[in-house]
Amino acid sequence: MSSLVPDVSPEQLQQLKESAGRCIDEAGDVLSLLSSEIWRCPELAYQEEKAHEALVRFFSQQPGWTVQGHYLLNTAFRATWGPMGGREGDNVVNIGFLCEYDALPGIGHACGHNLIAEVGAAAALGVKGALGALSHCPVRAKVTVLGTPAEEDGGGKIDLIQAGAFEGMDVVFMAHPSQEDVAYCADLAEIDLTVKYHGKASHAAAYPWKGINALDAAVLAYNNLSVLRQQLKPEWRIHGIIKHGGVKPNIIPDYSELFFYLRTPKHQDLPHIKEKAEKCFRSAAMATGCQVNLEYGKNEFYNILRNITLERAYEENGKTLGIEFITNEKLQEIPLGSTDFGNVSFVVPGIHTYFYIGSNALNHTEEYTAAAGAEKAQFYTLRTAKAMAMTALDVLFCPELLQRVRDEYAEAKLKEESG
Ligand SMILES: NCCCC[C@H](NC(=O)CCCN)C(=O)O
Repeated sequence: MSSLVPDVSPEQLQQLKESAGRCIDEAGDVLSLLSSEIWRCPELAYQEEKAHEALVRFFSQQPGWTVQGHYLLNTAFRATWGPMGGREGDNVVNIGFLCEYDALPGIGHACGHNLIAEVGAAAALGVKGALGALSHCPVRAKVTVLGTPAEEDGGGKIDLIQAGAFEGMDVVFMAHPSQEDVAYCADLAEIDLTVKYHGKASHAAAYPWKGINALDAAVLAYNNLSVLRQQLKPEWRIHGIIKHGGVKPNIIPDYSELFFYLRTPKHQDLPHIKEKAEKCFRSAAMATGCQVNLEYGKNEFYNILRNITLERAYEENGKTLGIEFITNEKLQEIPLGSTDFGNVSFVVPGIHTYFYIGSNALNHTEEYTAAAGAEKAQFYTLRTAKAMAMTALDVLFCPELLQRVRDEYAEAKLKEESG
């Protein structure tokens, strides 16, 4: 164990961790109600008004929190407690917990973001409850809960980074529902791409030769990308849909639209996959005589800048709660998708862990939606929150640990950004 702040023994820190766990258990019912309220009303990215209202109400009803609704974004919020404790002139250590709460079209909370909101809120209550019960908190601590909308589409965390929401935070935590407990997975950098082809309508039977077929362009592009895949590195991803392909069989389509995600292990590789994909889209336009417009999403999602120091501390705490982590580095290198937490990890040291919720269903399926709303998920969600709260207390009471987290972050960021 790293050396602790003066006048705090390892036993006292352990007692604080147990106190945080009790506070989380005591709030179990209201946390479950919060989660199910969000789960019952799935809302899409940037439209999470009911979830925003539920979370703002939740923290407004908890003593000691300063709550800001519509914080920098219409459906973002911030709830802060502190700074409290310490001695005059002590540096504040600001711990951030992130809540996601956007759902997916047609299948609701199939990624369990209602549980992400719950686990973040629970961990924050645990840390605040443990520190608030002290007659004098020996560290100058602050807890910040940040409601970060639109992870599935657009990247609300990126908007919040640009608006300064993460300034002053020392370490951030969040946890994402999955099929197993793991402290890190190699989430991919990602960019959205919308492609629009414009052709010329004509009667498809009477005089098709007078038309310029935008659906042909879409199909050619889709096939170009399908053969390109063989030449992509195994972790790279290009996948998408044809959103519009025509209106009637007897009208040569004069418009088609495709929506694609391009993904690479590192943010620095995105330009390369974009270049390859663009050739596939533009050549289809050339072959059919269509005009083509390529529109990239407003935010590029970054890969996660991992912090092994923080991951290990989290794993140590989780194991005391019975969490069995997948620690095989190989398993942790399996790409799982993308998250705007990646962008956060390049401005604040943090961890985006994954946790089992009592089901082997796969994310983005109707089965996972059911699992995320099931009572069975509560035990695992609160257990994860306790592990996060315990790790936050380690960071607060072990200056040496916090320094190692900061040193690793600075070194990893320098290495990543220097290519
Ligand atoms: N710009 C679109 C981003 C899609 C993000 C989406 N995220 C998830 O499914 C959560 C994965 C957490 N690692 C994705 O398709 O990856």
